Amino acid sequence: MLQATDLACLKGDRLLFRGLALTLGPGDMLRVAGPNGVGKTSLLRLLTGLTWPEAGEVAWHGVPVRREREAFHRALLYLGHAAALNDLLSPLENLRFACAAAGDEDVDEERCAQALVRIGLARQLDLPARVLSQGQRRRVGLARLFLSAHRPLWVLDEPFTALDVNAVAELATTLSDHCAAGGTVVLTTHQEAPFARAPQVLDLGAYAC
Ligand SMILES: Nc1ncnc2c1ncn2[C@@H]1O[C@H](COP(=O)(O)OP(=O)(O)OP(=O)(O)O)[C@@H](O)[C@H]1O
Repeated sequence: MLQATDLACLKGDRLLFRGLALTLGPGDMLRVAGPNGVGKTSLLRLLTGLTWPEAGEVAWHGVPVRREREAFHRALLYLGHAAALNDLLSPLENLRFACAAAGDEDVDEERCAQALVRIGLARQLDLPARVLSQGQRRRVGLARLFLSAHRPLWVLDEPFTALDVNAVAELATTLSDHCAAGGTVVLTTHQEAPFARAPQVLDLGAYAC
């Protein structure tokens, strides 16, 4: 269970939001909504323990993330809004590197290749990432979803950006399936997606300072 209590977020000298609380359990999907610049990415980074709040606390199964950060990160998949690829490496090399960096050493080349094929990159496996389209770059990162069923909490910043209609539908299904299997998803998006069940919505504007 992911719990946030009385969160406040400071960026530079500006308090973006305060008094934010949420509780998410197995099967829950939360969409963080709000206009550009309201603080959605900043909130996701607080929820993942990549940054710390000005006030309040984030806890995973009742344990403050500050206290058990490594255990929390083993339970977490975070995909930021930028694809964060090394342009000199292939999608396969990028994915293997990302899995190894996240501690998924048991994910071998074959599983990475299968994930990339499943996400529609069969013909791009060995191309340098610099020649990929924006949608293909996004897919390389999203391939990690197929290798992360063991991580209950998925936090995804604008995962639908640059995807075509079919890919949006497939991604919505993948996220819905993760929740149906007892996982938890937090995401931001400015577009509608065909989820099996409508996600809960957190309007960050309501907490803006
Ligand atoms: N290091 C920083 N110093 C000052 N301001 C910052 C800093 N980092 C972010 N900001 C500001 O914080 C605000 C929130 O940024 P954030 O990226 O969280 O917004 P967002 O809701 O995700 O926006 P978008 O919908 O455009 O992705 C923005 O106004 C941004 O300019």
